Amino acid sequence: MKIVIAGAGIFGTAIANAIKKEHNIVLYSRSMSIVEDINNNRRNTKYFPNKILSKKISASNDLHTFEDADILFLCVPSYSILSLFSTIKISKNCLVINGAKGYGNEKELIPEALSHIIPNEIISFKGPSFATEMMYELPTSFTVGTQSPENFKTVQNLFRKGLIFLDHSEDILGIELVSIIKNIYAIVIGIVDATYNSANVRFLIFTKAMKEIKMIIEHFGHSSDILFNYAGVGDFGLTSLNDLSRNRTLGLLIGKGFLNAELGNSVILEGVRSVEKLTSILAFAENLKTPLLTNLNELLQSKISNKEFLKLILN
Ligand SMILES: NC(=O)C1=CN([C@@H]2O[C@H](COP(=O)(O)OP(=O)(O)OC[C@H]3O[C@@H](n4cnc5c(N)ncnc54)[C@H](OP(=O)(O)O)[C@@H]3O)[C@@H](O)[C@H]2O)C=CC1
Ligand SMILES: O=C(CO)COP(=O)(O)O
Repeated sequence: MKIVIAGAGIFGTAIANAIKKEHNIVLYSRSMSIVEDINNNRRNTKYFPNKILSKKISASNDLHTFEDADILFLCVPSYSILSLFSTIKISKNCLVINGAKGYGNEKELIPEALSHIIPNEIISFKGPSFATEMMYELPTSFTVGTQSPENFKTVQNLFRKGLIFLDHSEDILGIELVSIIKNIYAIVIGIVDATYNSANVRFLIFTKAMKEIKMIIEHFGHSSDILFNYAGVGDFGLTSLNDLSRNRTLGLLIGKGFLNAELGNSVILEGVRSVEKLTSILAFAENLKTPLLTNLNELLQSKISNKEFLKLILN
């Protein structure tokens, strides 16, 4: 079985490390220096300077490597997935497993956006899963979103020799959506924590955030039961309450007054882009009040100050 992982960043490398025991894995990277580092030195120095990688993990920057993949993990930022698929071909039997947490295009989730290009079911794979902790082989959980019990079994088999625990949902789009929304509200909690550093205020806003998340999920026709999958409360809690999260850290920086900090084109932009997109998708949704989301969007566009933002979300 050929397993290809698109993206040799922290998540792609951690996934490769988690399934290496039984399988050979090809990590696709657009950067030749990373490919050479992995193949020649058994290291991915840019992302894990202190880790030696297994011989079972090789790297490639050849776009043809996708063509005979049986399993393809998507571990590149969400906004790069469509352009990646415009340059590669995959088999119609290839199992595509999406780990990216963001929209596929302006309005559509990644499985929706990819459905215009490929017929394959896109399996959603989202967890409360800091890649750095996975790399140090700490027990980690994921939700597998698939409508096919067979595909769920295949994913279970991939991870059966490690410390990865899986639950299952048939609601692929719901799991995709919740993985986007949790990043947005993690930014909000970061801002609140940077300002107040108070357990009372944190969980006042955390509770409001949970209510908004539930309303948004239901607005799009999903059952809020998915919040009790690992990808739900688990990933929202992990991302919003732990400083390892880039989205929470962005919120902390904003709260400390660094809103104009240079973000470059990094994966951190994923959460910010999601705020803009979800706000515009919901712009005409009547009877749906999402003050945390809409005021965060105003704040990110510098239309209101931190002080005004906090006043508005506390009310
Ligand atoms: N970090 C985590 O704990 C988790 C992350 N995720 C999700 O996984 C995705 C990747 O995140 P993560 O690994 O953390 O991010 P990183 O920034 O560590 O890695 C991103 C990887 O994607 C590559 N990449 C970036 N832009 C492009 C592009 N335009 N075309 C092709 N390749 C590109 C990078 O290549 P290069 O090195 O050349 O820049 C790098 O290999 C995100 O959607 C994230 O939300 C999911 C679960 C956990
Ligand atoms: O999604 C993540 C872990 O589940 C990582 O979150 P950040 O992108 O905020 O670091």
